Amino acid sequence: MAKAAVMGAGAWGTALAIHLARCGFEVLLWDRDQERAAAAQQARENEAYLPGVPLPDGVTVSADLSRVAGVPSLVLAVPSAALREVAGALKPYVDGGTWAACATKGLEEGSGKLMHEVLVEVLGDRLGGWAILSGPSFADEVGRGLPTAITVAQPDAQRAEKVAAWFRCDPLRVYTSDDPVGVELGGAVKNVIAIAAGIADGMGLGYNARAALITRGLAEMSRLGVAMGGHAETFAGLTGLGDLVLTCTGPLSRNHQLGEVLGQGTPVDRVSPALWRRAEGVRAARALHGKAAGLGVDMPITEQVYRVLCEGEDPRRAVRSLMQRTPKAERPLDGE
Ligand SMILES: NC(=O)c1ccc[n+]([C@@H]2O[C@H](COP(=O)([O-])OP(=O)(O)OC[C@H]3O[C@@H](n4cnc5c(N)ncnc54)[C@H](O)[C@@H]3O)[C@@H](O)[C@H]2O)c1
Ligand SMILES: O=P(O)(O)OC[C@H](O)CO
Repeated sequence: MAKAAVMGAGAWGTALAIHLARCGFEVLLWDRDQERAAAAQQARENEAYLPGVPLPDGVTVSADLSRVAGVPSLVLAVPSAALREVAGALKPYVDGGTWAACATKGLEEGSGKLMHEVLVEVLGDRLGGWAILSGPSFADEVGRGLPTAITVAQPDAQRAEKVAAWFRCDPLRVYTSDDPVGVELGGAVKNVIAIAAGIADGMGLGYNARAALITRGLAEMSRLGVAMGGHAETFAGLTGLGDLVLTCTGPLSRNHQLGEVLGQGTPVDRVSPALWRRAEGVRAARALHGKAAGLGVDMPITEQVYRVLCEGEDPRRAVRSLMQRTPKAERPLDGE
């Protein structure tokens, strides 16, 4: 039986482990926490992160990193803040026979690097190959076996196909892309726009405002993505528009949930630490703030989310600032 290891036993890692077991893999699900790993292994359920979804027989949960040695298919599903550390810890256990799929959505704070750039920097010379996995996919729905379409991205089509094939069984439909920059950037920016949409919903601003945020969010995502070398058309796909629609409208989104409590008037320092930690958009807003400024790209929604999260801006003033910007012609994919 083919073997796979999933690094990170949060909601997404657990759902992907369950899915890979469905596809016929014998899966090691690595949790950094020994006690939690033992509890999930015993209960056959990850009660902490994906409650109510049973772990199939093909999944073993363990905190023993050395068990990754010799496993050819690796999936990284830790938060963006942990990717460099976890990739570094994997060094002794991977070799040219190991291929890695990175399912983390975000940018590295400080460096502003994309996740595949971090992965390649830390493990690139050891791995046989890598790819990015992204798209509109709530862990709970994938875990429960609901139909989902995702994208696996790698500049080389054959390599993308090799990794995509791991995940190709019901209920996932897996597309490939040769644009990892565009695919990843979409997954990072949508988290920030989902916070904005949550804020608008929390303030009761209505469906018109939400549609405007999705559309103008797509415009700023595309502007930055193209400036970083991504392909404009990628942002109209699953990992751009698709994931924006999901997270800006779906109450399961942690980023949307965070925005909603802020929009309802909860001050930033009163937000539940778990929600703050689990919303990748917080780290992405900080990273994108610097990145957009460095590249001279205008990202007004991202900028206002950054101000609300990091500078204590009142969401009502943030909305006013966006509405009072100088009127201009609408050029959705490359203009203002
Ligand atoms: N949850 C989803 O629906 C979903 C879907 C697609 C992509 N993603 C992305 O997957 C990534 C993980 O999200 P999640 O939802 O699984 O998060 P989560 O909050 O549910 O779980 C995070 C997991 O990472 C572990 N972790 C945290 N810091 C760590 C460290 N330093 N070393 C090792 N492990 C560490 C935690 O113990 C936990 O098991 C994020 O980038 C997220 O955007 C999530
Ligand atoms: O819960 P969120 O906001 O992290 O979103 C989860 C996934 O990224 C949706 O595709």
